[in-house]
Amino acid sequence: MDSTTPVLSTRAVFRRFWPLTRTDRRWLAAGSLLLIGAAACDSVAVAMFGTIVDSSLKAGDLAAFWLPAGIWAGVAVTSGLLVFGGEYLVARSAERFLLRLRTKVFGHVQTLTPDFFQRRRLGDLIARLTDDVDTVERFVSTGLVQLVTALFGVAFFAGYALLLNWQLALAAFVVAPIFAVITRRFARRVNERSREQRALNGDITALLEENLANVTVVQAYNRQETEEKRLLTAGTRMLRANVSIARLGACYTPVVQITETACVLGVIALGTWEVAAGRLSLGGVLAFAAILASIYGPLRQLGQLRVMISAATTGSERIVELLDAEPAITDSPDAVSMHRAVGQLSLCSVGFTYPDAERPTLVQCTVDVRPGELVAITGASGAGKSTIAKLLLRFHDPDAGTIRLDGIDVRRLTLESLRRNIALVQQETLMFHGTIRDNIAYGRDGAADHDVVQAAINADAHGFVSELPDGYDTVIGQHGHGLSGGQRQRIAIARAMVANAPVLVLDEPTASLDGEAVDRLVGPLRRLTTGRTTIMITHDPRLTAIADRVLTVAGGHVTPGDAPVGVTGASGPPWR
Ligand SMILES: Nc1ncnc2c1ncn2[C@@H]1O[C@H](COP(=O)(O)OP(=O)(O)OP(=O)(O)O)[C@@H](O)[C@H]1O
Repeated sequence: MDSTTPVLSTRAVFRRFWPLTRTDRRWLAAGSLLLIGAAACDSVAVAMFGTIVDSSLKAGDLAAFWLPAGIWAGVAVTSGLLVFGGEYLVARSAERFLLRLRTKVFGHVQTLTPDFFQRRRLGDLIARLTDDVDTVERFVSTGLVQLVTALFGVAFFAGYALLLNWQLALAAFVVAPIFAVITRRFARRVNERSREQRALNGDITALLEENLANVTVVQAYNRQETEEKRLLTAGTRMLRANVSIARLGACYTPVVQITETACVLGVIALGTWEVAAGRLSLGGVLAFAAILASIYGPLRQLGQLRVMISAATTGSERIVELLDAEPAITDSPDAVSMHRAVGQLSLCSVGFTYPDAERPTLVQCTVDVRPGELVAITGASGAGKSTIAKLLLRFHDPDAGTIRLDGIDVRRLTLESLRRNIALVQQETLMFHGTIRDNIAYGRDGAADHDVVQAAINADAHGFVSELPDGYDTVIGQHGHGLSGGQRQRIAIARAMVANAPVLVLDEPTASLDGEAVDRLVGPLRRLTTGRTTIMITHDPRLTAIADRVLTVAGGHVTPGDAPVGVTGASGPPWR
């Protein structure tokens, strides 16, 4: 994914994300106005300083001090209030933008099929949703406001400098193009390093995610040191990229300061000449010096902003790439929502080849399942059984033939209504961090407590759940910590019962369980499948025994009968 990361211009990134600021634009504008007001107050303060020098200090006249001093104090307080209001509004808008952006990216990611995630490292996707989203926020809202206020700051002070003495002002402005050239050079180099840094950040998050998810394998095979070395290698590359960026930053500041000092000295020399020629007062030259200090600040800020934006663009590119990933399956424009299916399921001459595969997985598969019928599907490993399940749920669409639910092509149904009508129980029981109650209730939005308990009773889970100290409120981790494989599977069955879908797809629900655990699952599975159309992928004779019909997948075809199941493993089925 990284090798193909597009290089986007600042303008393109900005155009892409600016629409997301829509509801906050007036607050951003209000915040910017307040900050611009604060910059205006600061230039009035500098003017008052010049007035005090000329009319009070130089003349030794205390009476002339009070008015400009009062104005100065007044504008200082006003400026403070404006800065408070402005920064608050900008920060609030920026955070709201960040929330909206993250929700948008996450919402989009959720539309992508499971295949998308299987081909990518989860950690890298997480880094894009967290750190890279932050860089876009820095770029679009904060960056923009800083740009506006720095520009106005420069404009106010420049205007006042021109009023005071235009020759001196023009001399002072020579620094601006020099700053621009220096900044451009630095920004380009920071951009290159930042691109590498963002990619490495994704790598490190992915490495950590993989390691923590596979901690059992790591420890069982004594690979802790290898893992540490992998992290150290990636960390060292990250360190080099970070140090390189820090070195550029550390170099930028003194280069700018030296340029600034040279300009200030030049301007003071010119100012002294102007005072000597009687064209400028002492107060004027002192005010000018104060202006220079104030004008170079925003000018330097503009330069730093250019460098910061350059770095942020690289994070934005990674978000744009994610947003540009097209969902493989979407609702067709004329999709209809199915209320509750009766459960008539049919595959008619279905053919399917995985996008990167050389050979088809399914060829001309035809299956008819009556409402309420339990059909077991067996076949060798790699024969294509799970592929049938994926096609039923529309994680992929067939290349040939049609799949119908109650006689309607599933491609004509909304994805939401199709998946609401089909409940899935997989081999690996996926849990969320939360209570057992939450995990069972996940099957249906708004499931009530009594639904959860009833489902648990039917799934033969109520007994062991009630014996836990916290019962249904027991918190289980993402991997169902504290529960046995069989118990986790019974929770998954309870979840499918809560879903109360008319169609069930069970993909090897007992594959990872021992004989006794499978025996305990037969009863709950019977109760779950009663009255529901069920496709049960299994190798287990104890499960095929409860099926109304057994089909076998072989050579890409589905044929009736319980053929002997061999694990073809590396060799694959004979037609491959
Ligand atoms: N996302 C994918 N991209 C490419 N090929 C895939 C993909 N998923 C599965 N396959 C291939 O398609 C074939 C069928 O896979 P499938 O998972 O349907 O087999 P299965 O019969 O369920 O096997 P098992 O019993 O081992 O789970 C296999 O050869 C597999 O390598």
